[in-house]
Amino acid sequence: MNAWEFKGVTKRYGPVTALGGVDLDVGEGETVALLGPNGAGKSTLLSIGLGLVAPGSGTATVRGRPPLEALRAGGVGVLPQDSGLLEDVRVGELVTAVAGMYPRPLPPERAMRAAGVEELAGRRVGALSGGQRQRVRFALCLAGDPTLLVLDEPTVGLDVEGRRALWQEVRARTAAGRTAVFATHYLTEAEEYADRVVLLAAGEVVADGPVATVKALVGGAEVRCTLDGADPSGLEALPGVRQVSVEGRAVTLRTNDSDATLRALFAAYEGVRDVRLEGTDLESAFVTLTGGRG
Ligand SMILES: Nc1ncnc2c1ncn2[C@@H]1O[C@H](COP(=O)(O)OP(=O)(O)OP(=O)(O)O)[C@@H](O)[C@H]1O
Repeated sequence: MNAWEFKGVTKRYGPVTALGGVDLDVGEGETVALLGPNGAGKSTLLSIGLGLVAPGSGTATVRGRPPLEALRAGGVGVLPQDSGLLEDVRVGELVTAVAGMYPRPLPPERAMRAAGVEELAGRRVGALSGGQRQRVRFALCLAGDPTLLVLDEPTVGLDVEGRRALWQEVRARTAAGRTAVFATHYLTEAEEYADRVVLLAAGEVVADGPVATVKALVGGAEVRCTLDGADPSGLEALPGVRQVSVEGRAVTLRTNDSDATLRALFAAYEGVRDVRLEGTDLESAFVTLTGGRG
């Protein structure tokens, strides 16, 4: 049974199609990064998957159950974007109270230690900094000892140590067979921590697979060089070349066969200089596959 499942999920807000029919299966133990430009539909998809927003059509389930049921049972831990917190309580009281709402919670000290807020236990929530609040939200997300972690841009506002602690905890949980899905704009986080990336653009899944597969979708490598009076059509005719961009003297060639492209480039253009070869990174894949769509 899948940890999280979306079938034909759509959502419209007036004239805006936030989701145009999303099918997505997240298996137990997977770490999935949800990527996409602003407005692509990431938060909407997560909210529907948590039962917090009703879909226009389609269904979302957590281990085969309605999401809200799983949420109440402590099976899902959520770190939302910009959620409010009770201000007039102490951190330790808040984490203890929330843990007490779940049937099989983590000991509150354990949740606070994992989120790096143990030393803040006696502080009033209202007096915390933005990053400290985010750490408290993470402690609350862990409180029910969830099997599915849903994190919406989890590291926004966190310092280096906060990010390290968060990812360490997420890794420890997924290594123990639990599941994590996170939305992020930091492609390096996707590359480093996810074993699968799902790329959304304009409410549709435009790529889904391991990081290496998504990179491969946009081709092998980029050759960058400087060339006076470059002619795009001549460059396009070079072997392996799939895409050419010329900005003044700066030339970028996207190629499936960098060896053949380089040999032909040197043979055909005497004045070519500053030649650099770069592997496709997730950022290039992102730009190509989303095509600037929001
Ligand atoms: N409550 C709402 N009312 C009206 N429109 C909404 C609402 N929530 C989302 N939308 C619209 O739906 C689309 C998808 O928004 P969503 O917040 O899911 O995108 P996102 O990928 O999470 O964006 P970001 O990266 O900026 O957080 C956007 O066009 C947004 O303006």
